Amino acid sequence: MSVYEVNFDGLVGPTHSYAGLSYGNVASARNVAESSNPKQAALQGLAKMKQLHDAGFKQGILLPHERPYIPVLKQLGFSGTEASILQLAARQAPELLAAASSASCMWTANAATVSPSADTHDGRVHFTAANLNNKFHRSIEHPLTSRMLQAIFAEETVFAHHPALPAVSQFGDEGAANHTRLCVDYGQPGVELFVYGQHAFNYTSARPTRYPARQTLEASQAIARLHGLEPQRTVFAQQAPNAIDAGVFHNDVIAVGNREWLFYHEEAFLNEAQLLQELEEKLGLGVLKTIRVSGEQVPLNDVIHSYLFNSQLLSRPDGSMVLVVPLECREIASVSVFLDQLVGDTSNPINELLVFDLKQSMKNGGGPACLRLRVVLTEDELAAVHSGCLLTDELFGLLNAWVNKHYRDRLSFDDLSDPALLQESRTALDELTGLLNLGSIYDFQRV
Ligand SMILES: NCCC[C@H](NC(=O)CCC(=O)O)C(=O)O
Repeated sequence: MSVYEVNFDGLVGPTHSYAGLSYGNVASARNVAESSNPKQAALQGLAKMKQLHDAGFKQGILLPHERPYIPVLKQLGFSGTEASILQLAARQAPELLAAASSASCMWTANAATVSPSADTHDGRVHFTAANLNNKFHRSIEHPLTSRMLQAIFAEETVFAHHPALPAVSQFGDEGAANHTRLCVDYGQPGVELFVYGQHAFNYTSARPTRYPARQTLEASQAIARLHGLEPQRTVFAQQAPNAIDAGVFHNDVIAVGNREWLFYHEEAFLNEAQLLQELEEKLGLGVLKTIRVSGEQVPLNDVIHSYLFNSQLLSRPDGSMVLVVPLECREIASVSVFLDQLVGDTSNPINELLVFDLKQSMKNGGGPACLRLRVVLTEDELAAVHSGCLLTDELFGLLNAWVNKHYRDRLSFDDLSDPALLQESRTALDELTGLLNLGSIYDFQRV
């Protein structure tokens, strides 16, 4: 039976903004308070989905969340009409209004960790929604993410869903951004690699000193247990604390894997040699292939500003691979030179580069890989997915028109307290669930 990697991209929401909410994510800090263009952001994301769909890759969609999220502002003590809640929050706690308004769910690599059925004990595809506990604005995503995943992957005989882990820093979980699967073929059992930033319950272990380590070993281990993964095919590796302190807040900013290939920077892992040895042992002799980039080829700082490794490494049926990178990779000399060499080098399967303008997302620290959740599915499992969330030419046309109709092309902090923005967003999302035939998943649709 054919088995596919389906990429579910997050549709950018109508409140996409630059609020500087992610300490440790240098792009988020650098662009704070700039005005954003939600319409352009959503269209850029859709253009990537469409081009990959046209190139023959399977493409799915996850929906934006309801923002500004009034229930969380109420939970924090703001009361009155929705208009007065927005106004009070803007005046008394602008950082809370900004957090409650963030469109950060667009980075669906952080929505959940997904284990394909070939790897799990019960032969189902397992999903654990990420608690995103390290950042308040992201910690409010998982309830709707869970609901959405359950609506899209509803068939219990083939899909299993686990709620987010306990909401404390010791179980900080950032989802698939710190998870890679290596395998010979998507349909065969693979080795799942979990990369963590700190060992939370071991207070003397290595950890970053400047920026937070968002993912813990304890969280990754819990997910491996929940998904019923075989210890003999599971690897836990620590991210280099220095990389986190330089701004590599998720492992997918410095490494990406696909099939038997691991493409990574030499400064990515704390114990690189040990990791490679374990991967080799668990994958079977001679299976693992690596593309290791040195600091001499591409300095860490250029890695972080180009998002070279936040690329999508996609397999074609003939075994060759395409690397999907953001435009910034062409704007930084060391990276651009490296990429030309990489694509010209016949000792690796990458023979095409697709370059996308994702600047609206990149300015918040989200590249091509951040924008997608990989779900490996057999043909039967794919047939059980809610078809409304799978991209078609027709749906692309509808979504483009929907964005053009509902989204603003300029948004700044002052707009977030405008009750009209809340109404516009709800109108748009209500129409979207209709377009995707998904039923009522939002709080505002359920009251
Ligand atoms: N995988 C990419 C995630 C990027 C995301 N940025 C943000 O949430 C920035 C939002 C802001 O600053 O307005 C994050 O850091 O988790």
